[in-house]
Amino acid sequence: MHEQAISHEDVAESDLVTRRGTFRAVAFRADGHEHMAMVYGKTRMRENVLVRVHSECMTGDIFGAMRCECGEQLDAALDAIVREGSGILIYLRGHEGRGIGLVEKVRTHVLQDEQGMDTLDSATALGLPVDTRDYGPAALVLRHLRVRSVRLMSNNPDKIEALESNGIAVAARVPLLMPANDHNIGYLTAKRDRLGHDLPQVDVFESDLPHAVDR
Ligand SMILES: Nc1nc2c(ncn2[C@@H]2O[C@H](COP(=O)(O)OP(=O)(O)OP(=O)(O)O)[C@@H](O)[C@H]2O)c(=O)[nH]1
Repeated sequence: MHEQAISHEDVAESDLVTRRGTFRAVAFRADGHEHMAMVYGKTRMRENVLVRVHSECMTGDIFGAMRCECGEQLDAALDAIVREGSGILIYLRGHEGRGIGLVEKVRTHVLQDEQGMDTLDSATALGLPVDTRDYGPAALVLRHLRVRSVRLMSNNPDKIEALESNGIAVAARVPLLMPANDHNIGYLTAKRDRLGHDLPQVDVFESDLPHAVDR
């Protein structure tokens, strides 16, 4: 039986005006972390709600690091939700570095930069697990928000399985593909070839894309 509700003491919500528009910011505690669901438009009791379950990545999300595509995915997901007129972005803490934390993630960067290791081998070389993320808090807040089914923006088939095993109906997967560049190509290739992410565009470089045309 899946936990049905977040207790009153562990949740608070307010309107939050952002550069993209006004969201309902639902902050909640689960699994020892404080997370956020950013809700846009009407999603309650709806089917096929456009949802992004985003794993915390301080380097990419806040500082715009180019070695991963996390920050670009965060922006693209929020843009897609606003374009659609409704949807939810769930920002999960405790997921930093696929669960190993910020300090260890930065240690893996050293091995990647100096020894050419990928994100998996650099974690394993440090005696760390490759992925310990738990998606239970995302399922919990989706139930709290009374969402009936989701269209999940992700390229990671394991994420769909994890949500479904936590009792969330995933009606469809929506690809969230970012163009490759010299900095993130190793990261994206490892996701495609070793983690089984659906990333057909890894060979498409940003520099190959046509430039935006004036309207
Ligand atoms: N261990 C490790 N984790 C990293 C590194 N760079 C980014 N991450 C973390 O990777 C996580 C994102 O996971 P990904 O495997 O990129 O993507 P995903 O969330 O599983 O799949 P999508 O839904 O398609 O984005 C974030 O928590 C980042 O902090 C790195 O160099 N090493």
